[in-house]
Amino acid sequence: MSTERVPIEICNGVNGLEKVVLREVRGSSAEVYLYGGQVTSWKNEHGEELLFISSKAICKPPKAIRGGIPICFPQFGSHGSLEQHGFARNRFWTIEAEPPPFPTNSSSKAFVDLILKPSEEDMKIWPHSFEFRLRITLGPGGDLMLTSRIRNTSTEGKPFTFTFAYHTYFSVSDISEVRVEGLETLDYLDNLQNKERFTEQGDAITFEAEVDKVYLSTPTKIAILDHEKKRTFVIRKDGLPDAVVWNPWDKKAKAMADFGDDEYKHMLCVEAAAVEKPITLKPGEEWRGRQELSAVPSSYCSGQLDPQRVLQSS
Ligand SMILES: O=P(O)(O)OC[C@H]1O[C@@H](O)[C@H](O)[C@@H](O)[C@@H]1O
Repeated sequence: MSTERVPIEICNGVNGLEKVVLREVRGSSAEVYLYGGQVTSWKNEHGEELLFISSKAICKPPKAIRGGIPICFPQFGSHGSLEQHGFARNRFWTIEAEPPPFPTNSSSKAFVDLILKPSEEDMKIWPHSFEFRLRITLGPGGDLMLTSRIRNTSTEGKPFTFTFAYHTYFSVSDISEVRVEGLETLDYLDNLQNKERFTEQGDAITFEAEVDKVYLSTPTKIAILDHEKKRTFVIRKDGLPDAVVWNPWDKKAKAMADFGDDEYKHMLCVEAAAVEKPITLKPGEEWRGRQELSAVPSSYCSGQLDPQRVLQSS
């Protein structure tokens, strides 16, 4: 099979910020801003947007773009002394034409390699030498894969420690019709209750209020079922033991300047992450963390298992 890649398409996005557009022959596409190394769009072959991006997003440094897939590094949330979610999401990344090779089982030709290295200013707030390589690939079936490789390039023998998340904002039809599977019965840290540890009760995770939880040591596959859209997102992850689930709900939505008052109804963040056990890299060591997203039509739709409805429609 030919591995000849599709030439990278670069154009100007909002406020003249450069973005890379990836396209697959069957019609799916993705957009990646160099600002933040952030995926801001992922469309299926029918041209339907699968990620949420706020209509009020401020695409202007130093504000991180509200939506898509911000990269949280070297700190997730407020788990440390850096700014919330670290600085990778509001730095300018560059395209790397020839990154060091790494094994991949994808036959995709639509991908881009980005790299982030600390500036002198970054070294003042986080005094560690690193190279962060991010490959974003659009698979032949429209799947979106993100692979991060973070290397400690210290020449002074200094290790460093970080936490991480792919802060993915999924677009959903109506949050109250959404169910998450794969996190039932797990332990989680509740960000709304001083990061205290609890155990999830009940069958499936549904939404009727603000949620901000870090589920610990989750399975590698998590599903988001959108009954109204009859769509299921499947998240597969590797190297990222935790999963953050976040929806700000109405009160917090109103308090955010870059988020519409009602937009919480149409988004859900499920974030492949490494939070509870920070990752330590010695000089010369490299860490990999991978997230693969697919969107498939769901056979199960709301009411299907409701005998009353089945009777009415037969
Ligand atoms: O507003 P920010 O910095 O993008 O963060 C959004 C949310 O991101 C989530 O991942 C956190 O768990 C929440 O606590 C946080 O509010």
